Order: sequence, then structure tokens, then C-alpha cells
Amino acid sequence: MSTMPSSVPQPVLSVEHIAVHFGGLIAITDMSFVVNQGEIVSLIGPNGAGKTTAFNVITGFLRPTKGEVRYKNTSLSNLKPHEVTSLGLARTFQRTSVFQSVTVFENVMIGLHRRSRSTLLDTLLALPREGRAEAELRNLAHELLEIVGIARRADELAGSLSYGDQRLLGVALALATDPSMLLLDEPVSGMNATETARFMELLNKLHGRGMSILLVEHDVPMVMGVSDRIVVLNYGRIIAEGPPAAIRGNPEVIRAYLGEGASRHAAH
Ligand SMILES: Nc1ncnc2c1ncn2[C@@H]1O[C@H](COP(=O)(O)OP(=O)(O)OP(=O)(O)O)[C@@H](O)[C@H]1O
Repeated sequence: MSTMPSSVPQPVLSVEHIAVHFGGLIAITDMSFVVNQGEIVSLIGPNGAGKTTAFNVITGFLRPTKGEVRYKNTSLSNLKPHEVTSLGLARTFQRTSVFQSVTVFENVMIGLHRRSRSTLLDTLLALPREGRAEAELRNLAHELLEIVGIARRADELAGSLSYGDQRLLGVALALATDPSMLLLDEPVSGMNATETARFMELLNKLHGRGMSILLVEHDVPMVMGVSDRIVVLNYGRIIAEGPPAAIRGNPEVIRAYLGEGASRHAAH
């Protein structure tokens, strides 16, 4: 059977046999999965499953005990976080990392001034690559705020934004580094239902523009709504992987979550 080249999945991020030990505690055991070009993949799991540890390894904040992470065939093993960013991988933080005392617009301008090169962002915004002046950077900043949906707040102090809007600004700052892939650490934690719905729209928009996205997230309904594939961790091991429909009905996944619910219940 022949397949069109465009339909062949192209792995961009490969997590290969990662193990993380903290002293005697094994936080992650032999974790392998890929994120293909343009895919939204989510890593979920009950409390303590190892999600944050996995995220820290993938973003270069933590060296794994074994295994390696490759981005477009470059090993991230010995790279510093800013070197990971310059490969085109951008992350957001659970706690917002915006500059509270300057405006929303200035936050993005600072982000744009920091970046050293341009690739996908130009494609994303359909802008010319060379000879960009300050005025063009200002246009870019506005466009980024439009994309994340907070352009109307451009002149407000970042610290005065609602929690949900600060998280959206965090995504604009990540986009300002000109990434080809976004790594999002529990992006909707602490958001209300309306903010979560807006965030899901943003993810769909970025997905539509070809961004590859890895989400580490607690909110299972949200993940079900936006992901192409879901990887489920429990006690540091991958127990299931597949599209949302397959994950929803997977007995081992149900058991992992119900088990957690039951033990939580018992604790109260
Ligand atoms: N720096 C550390 N030192 C020792 N143990 C750690 C460290 N970081 C995490 N752990 C342990 O590793 C395991 C996985 O933790 P991790 O925070 O990655 O899970 P998680 O899935 O993100 O949990 P949660 O959903 O509660 O945030 C837990 O048993 C945790 O106690």
C-alpha cells in the first residue's frame, strides 16, 4: 500500500528510554514516546506519576539517570535550557513568568528583543525574514497578542491581568522565542472553566498553524478535547498511549485514576 509522503508522521521530539532516580526513589522508568510534527501530545497521570519530572528532563532542567531526549535528531542531553530554546523548543511555566510591573505589550517586546533568530515565527505570521526594524517588532508583538487573544489588554500592566490572561501572556512570551514546538507545563491549572475553554481554543489555533505541542496536564477532560495522542504515566511508567477515544476506555488508565480517587477519598 502506498502512502503520500505528507501523511507519514515525522517525529520531532523523541523521548528515548528515560529513567530518573532520586537516590533510591525511581521517579521514571524506561519512558519512551515521540511527538510528531504538528501533533498535540499530552502527558497525563495521577499525582506523583512523574509528569513534572518528565517535563523537567525534556526541557533540560533535569539530567536523566538514563536515556536521552532528541529534538529533530539533536540530543538535548548536554544542552543548557537556553540552548534548548535556541533549537526551537519553547516552554511555559506553571507559575507565570511575566514581568508584572511593565505593560503586556512591553513584556512581548522584551521577549522579541531577546530572541536571536527567526524561522517559524515568520511563517506563522507571514512576515519577511530580513531587515526587520523596531516598527516591525512592534507589529510582531501586536500579532502575538492577537494570536493569544489579549491584544485589547496590550497597554495594561501585566500584573493587573487576570490569572488566565497572565497564562496567555506566558504563551505569547514563549511564542516570541520563535519556537517550532511548545512545551506547556499544566497550562490550565488554576484556570476557571471560561479561561480553560479560551486556552483550548488557542491550542487549536496553534495546532492549525502547524505548531507541535507537548502538554503536561492534570485536567483530563481538557486533554481529551485537544490532543491527537495521549501518553499516560503511572508510578513513573507509561501504562497507555493512544488517541483520546482509546485512552478514555482503557481499563488500566481507569484503574490508575480510580485508584487515586479511592485512596484520596479514604484519606479524607
Ligand atoms: N527532587 C526530587 N527529589 C526526590 N524525589 C522527587 C523529586 N522530584 C520528584 N520526586 C518524586 O518523584 C515522583 C514523581 O514526582 P513528579 O512531581 O514528577 O510527579 P507528578 O506526576 O508531576 O505529580 P503531581 O501531579 O502531583 O505534580 C514522586 O514520588 C515525587 O515525590
